[in-house]
Amino acid sequence: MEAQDTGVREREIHAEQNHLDAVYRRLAEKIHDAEFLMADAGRRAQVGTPGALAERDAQVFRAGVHLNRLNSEFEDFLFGRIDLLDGKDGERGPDGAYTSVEPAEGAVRPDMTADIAETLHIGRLGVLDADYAPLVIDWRAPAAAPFYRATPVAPGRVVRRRVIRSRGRRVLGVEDDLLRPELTARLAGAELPVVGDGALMAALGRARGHTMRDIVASIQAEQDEVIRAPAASVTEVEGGPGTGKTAVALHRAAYLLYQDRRRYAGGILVVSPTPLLVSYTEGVLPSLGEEGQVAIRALGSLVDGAEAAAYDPMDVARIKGSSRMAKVLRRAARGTLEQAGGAGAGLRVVVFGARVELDAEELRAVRTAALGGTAPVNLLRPRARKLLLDALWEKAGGPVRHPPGSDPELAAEARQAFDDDVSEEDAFQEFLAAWWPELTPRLVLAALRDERRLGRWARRVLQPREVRRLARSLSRLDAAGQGPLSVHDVALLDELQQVLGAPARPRKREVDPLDQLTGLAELTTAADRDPTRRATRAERAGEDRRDYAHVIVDEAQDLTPMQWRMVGRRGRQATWTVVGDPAQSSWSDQEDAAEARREALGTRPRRRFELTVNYRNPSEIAELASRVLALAMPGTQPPKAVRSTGLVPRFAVVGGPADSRGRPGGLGDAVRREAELLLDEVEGTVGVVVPMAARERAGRWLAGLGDRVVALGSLEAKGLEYDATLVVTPAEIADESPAGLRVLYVALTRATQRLTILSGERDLPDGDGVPDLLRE
Ligand SMILES: Nc1ncnc2c1ncn2[C@@H]1O[C@H](COP(=O)(O)OP(=O)(O)OP(=O)(O)O)[C@@H](O)[C@H]1O
Repeated sequence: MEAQDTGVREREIHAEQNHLDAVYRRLAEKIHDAEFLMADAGRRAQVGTPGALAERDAQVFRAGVHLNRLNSEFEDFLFGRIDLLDGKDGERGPDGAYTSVEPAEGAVRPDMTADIAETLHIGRLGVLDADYAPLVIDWRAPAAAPFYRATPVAPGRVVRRRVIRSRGRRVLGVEDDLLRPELTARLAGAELPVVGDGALMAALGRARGHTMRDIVASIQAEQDEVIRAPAASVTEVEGGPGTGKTAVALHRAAYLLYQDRRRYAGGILVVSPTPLLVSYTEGVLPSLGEEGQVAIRALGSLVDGAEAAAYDPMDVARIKGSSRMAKVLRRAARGTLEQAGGAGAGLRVVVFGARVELDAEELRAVRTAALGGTAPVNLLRPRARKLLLDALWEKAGGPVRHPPGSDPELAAEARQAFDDDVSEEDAFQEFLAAWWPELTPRLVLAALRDERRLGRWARRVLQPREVRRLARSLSRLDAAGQGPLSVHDVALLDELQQVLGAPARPRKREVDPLDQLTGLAELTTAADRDPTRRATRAERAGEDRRDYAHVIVDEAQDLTPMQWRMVGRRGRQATWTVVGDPAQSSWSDQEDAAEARREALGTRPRRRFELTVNYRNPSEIAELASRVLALAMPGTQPPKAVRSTGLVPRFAVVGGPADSRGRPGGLGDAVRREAELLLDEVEGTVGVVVPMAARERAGRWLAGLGDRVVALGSLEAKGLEYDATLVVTPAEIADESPAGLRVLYVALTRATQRLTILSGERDLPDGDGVPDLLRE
């Protein structure tokens, strides 16, 4: 029986290999065509007329896009197949997918036999044969939707769904799901064979590396609905840890680009909480065939020229993230201007040989008048200049010499001559530059270091204790605002940029007019495709850009109100996808954040989705984590884990074996020992999650253990996953902030295979080493 099974499997692999060979033959032809187009374009360039040049550029563009797509080395280029009954074209769903296609009448005979009428292969890109018949259907095409959506309960026309596993050009295996097991289906006269099961399980059990993999071959129905949801408004997705929210968000970016490339040439911004999650996820998109238009940015890198990865202590973060800061910053911007030099000595100019002066008091009045209204202060400079000239004109007796009723033309001429004369004077220009300097966000941020001044600007908004903490935190910056920024400082800079209205800066890179015509950003060089340079590409895609066509927010539950304001500014005209899990929120002032989120997303209609299955954690780990969930968010339902490994989490306690001098081991020794054990047990990565306060030390404890092991502060673990996780001193993680239990829940849900909990004294471990917080 087994030998027979093997025979069927071999035959089926062989059949898929034949198909894949045909696909590669066709791809080779297309690469050849594209290369020919490129060469031909080169020849056209020599003709040199404007028409020929424009045509050449367009041709190079098209050929370049083609070559770029085709040349990319895709592991498992082809990954799926569906065998369908004859059917009528049903209605398309709102997302363009044929979900409701049913078999045609008579497709299933009364004796429950049926013939396969159509076979579709699904891959990362669509490939047509020379007669325009599809050899491979792009996974994002409507026709591919049944591959993801069909279930035994609602199979539609799908009889068999096959996942094809290949490497390079070789098919390695096939796994089938039979969706209509009640039928005896025939394909070309022979009974439809079914091989194995569990493509999803195989994918989930694989060792994790340092970058995320795509899930195109095994997207599940509830995920597919999110990926293909129409982008007309705001798509909100909630789901517990490991339900694929990040994966789904990234695949959605690829889907939207496919579906409406022109519209999203305006750019898709993916906002990620940490740089670690950015580097974990940014490899996923190119392997889906998308390049260029998607910028994945961490919250600390959303503002050009600011790059922050450091975290403030929680109490400082709460101040900086609070929406109350918007008011403080508005006052600070104006206040900083008022502090600006120049006014003390007054303004003295010589006009037409006579001295005209404005004293400090008069200047203050001019400044107050100029600052009336809400316009950004940097943009008020021309107005301030005009008001200064008015005041000087008055002081010089201009209105007396040209009273109302006198010759208006003569008066205007005199005034113009006066203004020109004053404006040309060095003394006036120097005064204006010092008295109404162009403020930069960093300069104003630095002004907040002065506790007394900050106290004034924050009156009745922040408490004195908060003022002290904030001023002290910013004392890391110098007077020009240079110095190390924290992640939360970046949102303050962005707010200030808005309040100040930074005048338009020259663009760093001139846009080629053809870029705008064709969206040439797609065309990448070999250097761009080099994975080691992806970060640069992602940065470049977001460079100088403040308004995107679509904004995807990952881990949305963690954005502070100030961060929502910052992100909101980047998608004023955009459609949105917002994914998150309230149970994993490390932000404690949820009401404030919810309000800011509502404001950022505006009144656009919302579509809500929920993801319910945990694909990351085995049930043994998920069950343990759910005990903390019950404490953190009583009543919240954890997602269902789809697999179990039989490996129960391990509980260890600090104070293990004595060292060579007989001293009991400390925390560092215990961490190292447990990390080593996990490294032996798994093939892939080990994440060691420690309280933020131990973050620096943890790196030293693990020194020399190799790059499979990573030390993480509890707040940095967000969104990441490892084959094995060591969670160090859970009680301390839980006590670090008001949201500490939720942060601990995040830490406990990172492992795909093994989990060790290391308890210290504060954890009150029982005889089995189980800490207080994790006991049933
Ligand atoms: N349909 C699927 N097929 C195979 N693997 C999947 C599928 N869906 C999710 N996964 C895998 O499950 C893991 C968790 O996915 P992901 O990180 O997107 O979850 P998440 O909801 O963002 O989790 P968290 O809230 O903890 O950040 C990833 O390894 C992902 O590749």
